[in-house]
Amino acid sequence: MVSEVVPIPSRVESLAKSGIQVIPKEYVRPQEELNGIGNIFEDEKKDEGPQVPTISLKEIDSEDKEIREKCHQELKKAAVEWGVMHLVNHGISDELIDRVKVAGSTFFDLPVEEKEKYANDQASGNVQGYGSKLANSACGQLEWEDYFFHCVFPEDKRDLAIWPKTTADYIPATSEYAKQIRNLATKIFAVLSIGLGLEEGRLEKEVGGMEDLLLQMKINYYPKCPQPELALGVEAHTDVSALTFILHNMVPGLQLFYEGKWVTAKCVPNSIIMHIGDTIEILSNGKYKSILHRGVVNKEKVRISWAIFCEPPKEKIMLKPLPETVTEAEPSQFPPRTFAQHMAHKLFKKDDHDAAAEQKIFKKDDQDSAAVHKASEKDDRDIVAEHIVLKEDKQDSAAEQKAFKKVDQVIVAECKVLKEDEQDAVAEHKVFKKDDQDVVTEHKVLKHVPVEESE
Ligand SMILES: O=C(O)CCC(=O)C(=O)O
Ligand SMILES: [Fe+2]
Repeated sequence: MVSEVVPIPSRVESLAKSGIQVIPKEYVRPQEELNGIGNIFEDEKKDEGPQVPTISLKEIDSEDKEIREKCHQELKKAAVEWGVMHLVNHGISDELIDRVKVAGSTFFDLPVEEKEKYANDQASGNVQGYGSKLANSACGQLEWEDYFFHCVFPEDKRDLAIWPKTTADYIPATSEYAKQIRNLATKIFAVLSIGLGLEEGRLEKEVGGMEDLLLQMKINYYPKCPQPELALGVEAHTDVSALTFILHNMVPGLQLFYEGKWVTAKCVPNSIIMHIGDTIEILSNGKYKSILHRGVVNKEKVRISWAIFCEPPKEKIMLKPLPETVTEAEPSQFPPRTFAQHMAHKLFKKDDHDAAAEQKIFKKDDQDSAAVHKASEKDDRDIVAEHIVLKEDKQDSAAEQKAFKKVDQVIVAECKVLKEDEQDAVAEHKVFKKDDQDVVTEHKVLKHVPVEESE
């Protein structure tokens, strides 16, 4: 019998629709990542334990100082304690949000072959468009999702040519939504700035302002999964952004790692989920949290989420704790890095197999908290390593300096020798001269004597 090698379809949707009951091994996550995954519909109903806070923005601009400050205080508390929240009364109309969801869903309703016309090309750096996570040669772990990714703000940085043309409303609805999210981001940055005792425009300025803060939309499409207890739609991560705003189709799936346990986010009607990303965590010196989260999948329903990542420019800004957030008691927790360097650093850490192997050693019960502990320990080690390199660099330059000094001394010594040689030569010369004179004198004497003798 000839066994045929069946290639894995590159789109998760095709795989899901092929009728398989067992998912390919590339989608099976390691045991330690599967802790806390059960039935997401049941998890979403549970009311015990900590819950993601819901923050109303109704009074964010209130004329009444006391009412306004109460709203600010609640938002700040959620950013400090959780770094993620359901925003309600956010000022973006339900109608506009529905249009955005219809526009995106209509694209994903197309057959895969039609969507392929929008495929991105990650190998050549075209990250915008329709895509799926590519197998990474180092660990080969895949995620149960396809996505559509594109820049939505500022207007001059968008490429409308690659946006879906499935409905006439895609561009108007998504553009208007992006503009309103951008304005909402300004208000949130203001509240977070005030919460750090800074001027209200400070954080917005620090992340690039209207011109340079980039808004990128990622529509996550999670097909039904025959073995949801073995897969992840999005693996555990923190967002690198400054802020992330997420809509979804009211199918549960988002989980947050809070106080050592995975907490399932409820589906709150008419809300926008907002994450504080790494960028704000760094600028605030860890005061505002960027929470670890993941996307869980299920057997029954397709899940779709619309994330807008608000990101600082890649190279232009050096991200580090703002001086006002650093004191002797609270020293800087983050070394300076550009946004691009920060992303590269995270990728490098993820590829570290030793750390993954080490994680396996931990007891089952303790796994998740141990994993997080390990990760922060690793961060610490990186910082220590960097510190050592700097120290070594300093020692190297000190050694170099010593070597130069030594060379200098040699030169001085040589110079002395040369000078002494010269003096010797002069002395010799004098002797010769003297000798010469003596010879001449002798000669004269000798010459003189015979004459005298002959006389
Ligand atoms: O689908 C979600 O709810 C979360 C997706 C997510 O975390 C991301 O795209 O960064
Ligand atoms: Fe995320």
